[in-house]
Amino acid sequence: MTDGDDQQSLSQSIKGRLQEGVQNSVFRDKGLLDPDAVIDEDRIVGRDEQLDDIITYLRPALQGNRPPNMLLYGPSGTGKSLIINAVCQQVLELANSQDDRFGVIKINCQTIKSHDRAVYRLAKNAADEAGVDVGIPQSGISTDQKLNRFYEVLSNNFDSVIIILDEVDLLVGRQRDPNDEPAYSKLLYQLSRASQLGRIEGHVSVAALTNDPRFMEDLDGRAESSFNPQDVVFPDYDANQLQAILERRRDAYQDDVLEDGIIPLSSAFAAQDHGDARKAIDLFRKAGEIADREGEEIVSEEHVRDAQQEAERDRTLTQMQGLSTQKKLSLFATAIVPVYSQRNLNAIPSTVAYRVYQYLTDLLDADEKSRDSYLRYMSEAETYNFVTSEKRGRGYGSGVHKEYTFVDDPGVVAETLQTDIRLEEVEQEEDLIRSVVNAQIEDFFEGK
Ligand SMILES: Nc1ncnc2c1ncn2[C@@H]1O[C@H](COP(=O)(O)OP(=O)(O)OP(=O)(O)O)[C@@H](O)[C@H]1O
Repeated sequence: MTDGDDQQSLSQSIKGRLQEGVQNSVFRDKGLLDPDAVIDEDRIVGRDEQLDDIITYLRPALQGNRPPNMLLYGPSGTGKSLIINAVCQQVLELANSQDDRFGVIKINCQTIKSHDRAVYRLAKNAADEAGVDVGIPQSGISTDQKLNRFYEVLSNNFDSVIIILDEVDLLVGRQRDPNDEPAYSKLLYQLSRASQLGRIEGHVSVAALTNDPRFMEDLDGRAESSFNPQDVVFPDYDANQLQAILERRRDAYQDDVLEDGIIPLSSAFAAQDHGDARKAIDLFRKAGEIADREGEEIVSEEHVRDAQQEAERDRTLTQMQGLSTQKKLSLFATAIVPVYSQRNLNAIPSTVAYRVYQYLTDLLDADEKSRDSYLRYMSEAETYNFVTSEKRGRGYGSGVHKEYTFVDDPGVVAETLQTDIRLEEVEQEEDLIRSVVNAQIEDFFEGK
């Protein structure tokens, strides 16, 4: 065989293996479960009230009038973007059919650092939407010049425009002084005033999206009165609504690959976490990805549980990145108590956890901090929502102690921390640590 033949057979084999994966996938149309998927109207479940309100508010755009400004608020994953986008899309199609120049200009404020950047992004998106050149540089000119160009693009190209500011409360800008007006306040004032003062020829209205129910309270007085929005509230979904949302995307999967419990279980997990549809969809997709990865033909409840654990692990990891080694060690010592305990132990006495912590510092040759420091670290862990605590008066020693309960699975927390470099060697001593933990628990409960 020549080198060329070798090469060819390798390519064939790679191709074959790639295709095998595709052919055997449990998914039929995974794109439907993409977090940013644009879905058909018939896949939207409920939200009739919000749809009705937004349709009523946007109708004037098709009748030559200015729609009101809107404030859409509710926790994440409750359909704010979905519903405003769906209605805007329909307005766009109807406006096109009657030769009205309607535009939707959208920015997500999460990644925008300053008021100036937000204005540039608006001008750029408006120019892209109109199919014209933005005509200004990103830096080197004043924000006012950018704002003027933005107004010019709108005036020249649109009869009516909706400006969607997603995650508006995150556009705080560079506040040098805490009393400085946040960037979103300034922007909302400018946009609403420009429209009222006729600085833009067509009709402009702003839809601001936020998770913060107190957003309006943080607005500067003049911004509040000129923005003056119609509120549309998006409450949490309950488990039944989440189930219905997933049911309408069941065809993301092949026929007969989903065990019965998959949709209810994914919904139940997401409902525990304030009823976030994004979370339900993520779990529903991740379960299938795990099944694919394991080469299984059926998605089982176990895959959903694994997906939930993976999601917890990701969240825990992100949150833990900022902790110092001592804090990680305190949290680890606390988490392994229920993991290694022979008793069914949900609430972890601080006395036991601190002794385990002391043992670990010795084992790892790390600094041993005082009991007070340990308690302080754990209070911080509480503010990060890793644990909750309660004061108790039982047990040996000084009487009153605290009991910690982990918000997520302590096994996941311990595992995540253990992979942290400094804790690796703990693995080699697992049996020893397990016996120390149980000895401390027995001491505690037998009041020695
Ligand atoms: N009522 C619903 N019917 C069908 N799918 C929904 C519904 N509500 C939300 N979703 C889906 O859930 C995901 C999150 O929704 P969306 O982005 O609209 O939430 P949001 O409220 O804007 O969240 P955030 O505040 O985090 O931006 C999207 O994939 C969306 O398609």
